[in-house]
Amino acid sequence: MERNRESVAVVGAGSWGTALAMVLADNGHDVRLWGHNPEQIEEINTQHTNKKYLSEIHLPEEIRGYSSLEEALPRTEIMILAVPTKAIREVLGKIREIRTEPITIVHVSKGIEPDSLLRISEMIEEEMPENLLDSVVVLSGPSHAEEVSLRHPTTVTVSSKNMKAAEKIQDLFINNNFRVYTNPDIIGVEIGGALKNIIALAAGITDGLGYGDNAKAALITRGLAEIARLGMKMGASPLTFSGLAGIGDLIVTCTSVHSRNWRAGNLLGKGHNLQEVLDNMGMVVEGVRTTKAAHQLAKKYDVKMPITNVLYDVLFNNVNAKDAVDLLMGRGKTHEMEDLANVLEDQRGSKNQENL
Ligand SMILES: NC(=O)C1=CN([C@@H]2O[C@H](COP(=O)(O)OP(=O)(O)OC[C@H]3O[C@@H](n4cnc5c(N)ncnc54)[C@H](OP(=O)(O)O)[C@@H]3O)[C@@H](O)[C@H]2O)C=CC1
Ligand SMILES: O=C(CO)COP(=O)(O)O
Repeated sequence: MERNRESVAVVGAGSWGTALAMVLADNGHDVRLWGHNPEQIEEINTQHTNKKYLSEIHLPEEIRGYSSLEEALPRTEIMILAVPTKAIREVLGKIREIRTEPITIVHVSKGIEPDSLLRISEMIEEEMPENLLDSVVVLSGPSHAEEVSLRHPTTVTVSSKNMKAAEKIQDLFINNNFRVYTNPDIIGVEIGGALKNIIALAAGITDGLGYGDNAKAALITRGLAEIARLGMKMGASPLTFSGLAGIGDLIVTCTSVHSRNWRAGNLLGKGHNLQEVLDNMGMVVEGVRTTKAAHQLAKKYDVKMPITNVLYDVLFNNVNAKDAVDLLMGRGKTHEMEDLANVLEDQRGSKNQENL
């Protein structure tokens, strides 16, 4: 495929930033990978490895590492923002001080900010003045860095309020190993990507407790139902949840040993406490903070989110994991397609009115 060579700054040299830098380098772009740890950047530039995050991988030598944002950011119109949700405001604060020209920010993080309850694109719009922000694009979907860095087939989706910008990012990344779709529903793409981590933590817990595939299938299916219920109240299209950023990412995160959220849940299910688990993970487990945010969102939008709510109690209120499963299973009976049942009930109601 013919493509323009772009200069791209990848901000965040963890697993995902590094894997995406590899895709961009494979596509012939000028890639500057920024990280805040000078020793790690030295390793990237001299050994062409990032052993802490992608232990087996030799990086393309064209990727240049930078520990100074002042050096990484000039003469680039596109920045990939690949730090954990918790670090986004701090990193954007630094970029705001340095940058003088507008830039397109492609965020690849999967979270929602507790308390403000903002999606990441909204946090970016809040942090970056209009004169420094060209467009915000989100890239999301079922995509573990470990497999992307091995160039195994992967599909993702990009979305933006400005679909021309999303299409530009599709062209920037797409290749025969990394297939990029577009989706105009930025709310759904961000909500699906963030909330699947909650369900993956829960799936890890049931696996850790020794329950089987029935429990996991139940979590994936009923998890999708509550993600979609909240997402639609927030303005997302229901169709997005049957796509890559919805069911696609939910499947990969609930079933893959690469998932940090699943692994953290698995340890919790085996009886370890949360702090111990997070201290030993060495990588970000976004689902913990997102559970807090989703618990708040469920209240704000008055949406039933039973899995999120019991997980919240396991994480933050010392409820035992097995008791949490018993609580979920012992709830009052309900209709599987509750929203559909309500619509049909309303329709029947208005028919009866007509017949009066
Ligand atoms: N890994 C994956 O497969 C995928 C991850 N994502 C998402 O991408 C985002 C990033 O995750 P991922 O790369 O996996 O996380 P990692 O834990 O692998 O790496 C996080 C990186 O961010 C750096 N970082 C943390 N805090 C700061 C800060 N305050 N300032 C600057 N840099 C900081 C870390 O530095 P240090 O080493 O010093 O801690 C590290 O380089 C998450 O939202 C995740 O959900 C999305 C799709 C796939
Ligand atoms: O988002 C991911 C895969 O699509 C990565 O999930 P984890 O953060 O659980 O590893």
